[in-house]
Formats: sequence, structure tokens, C-alpha cells
Amino acid sequence: MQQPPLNKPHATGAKKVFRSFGYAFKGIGSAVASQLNIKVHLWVTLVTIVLGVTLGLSLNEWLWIGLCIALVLSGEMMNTAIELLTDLVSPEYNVKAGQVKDIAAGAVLILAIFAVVTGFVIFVPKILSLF
Ligand SMILES: Nc1ncnc2c1ncn2[C@@H]1O[C@H](COP(=O)(O)OP(=O)(O)OP(=O)(O)O)[C@@H](O)[C@H]1O
Repeated sequence: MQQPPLNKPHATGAKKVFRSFGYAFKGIGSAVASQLNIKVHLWVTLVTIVLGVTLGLSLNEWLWIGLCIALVLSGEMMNTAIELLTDLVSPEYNVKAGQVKDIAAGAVLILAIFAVVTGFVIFVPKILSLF
């Protein structure tokens, strides 16, 4: 089957930039639609934002929380992209394919631990001060 060209020859400047944004949003949509992990992260993000508004976080605290949300979501999407590419390149069992996936998953785990620790440092004292 004939595939559409990735780069139309006459697209220039702003048009090209808008098209690239379109592809990026399409990528976010397809990651959210296909990955349970990302849906879970989005629910955790929503709960965190509601909790942050309820507890009245400071600007600095919002910046830390925002950083954690961005790191974990984009890390999870990178991991998904690496998983898909690995499955494409090596659909059969291969020790290196497994290693690639494990390393990518490990990178997300590091980001998730950072986010959980940051969340604890910010939210736990505020919650305890309510009692
Ligand atoms: N092609 C492969 N060759 C060797 N080991 C693999 C391969 N694919 C996956 N693995 C091993 O299995 C683990 C889980 O793989 P993968 O993340 O693809 O499965 P999953 O957890 O079912 O994925 P999904 O996120 O789609 O549910 C990997 O981290 C890796 O250790």
C-alpha cells in the first residue's frame, strides 16, 4: 500500500511548524488511548492537582509538582515509544531487546520515585497540619 509522504515538499515555515505540532498531539492522543499506564498517570495527575488546589500550594510547590507531572508523563511516553520500536525491530525473543525495554522501564521508575518523594515532601506536612 502506498504511504503518504512524511514531508510534503511545499510546506514551509509556519505551516510546517503547525503540522509538526499536529503530529505531536496525535502522538499524545495515541499514547493515552493505547496505554493503561498513561491513563493511570493522568488520573494521579488529576487527583494531585485537586489536592494541590484544596491545600493551597505555593508557586514554588506548584512548579515542583508541575515538573514531576511533566517528567513522569513524558518519561512514560518515551518508554512506550521505545517499547513499540523494540517490538517492531525485534518481535522475536532477544536478550538485547529485553535489556532495552528493562532499561527504559528503569528510567521511568527513577522519575516516578522522584515524583513520589517530591509529592510526600510537599503534601504530607500540609495534610498533617490539618489535624
Ligand atoms: N522481544 C523480547 N525479547 C526479550 N525479552 C523481552 C522481549 N519483549 C519483552 N521482553 C521482556 O519482558 C518485559 C516486559 O515487556 P513488555 O513491556 O513489552 O511487556 P508488557 O509488560 O506486557 O508490555 P505492555 O506495557 O505493553 O503491557 C521486558 O521488560 C523484557 O524484560
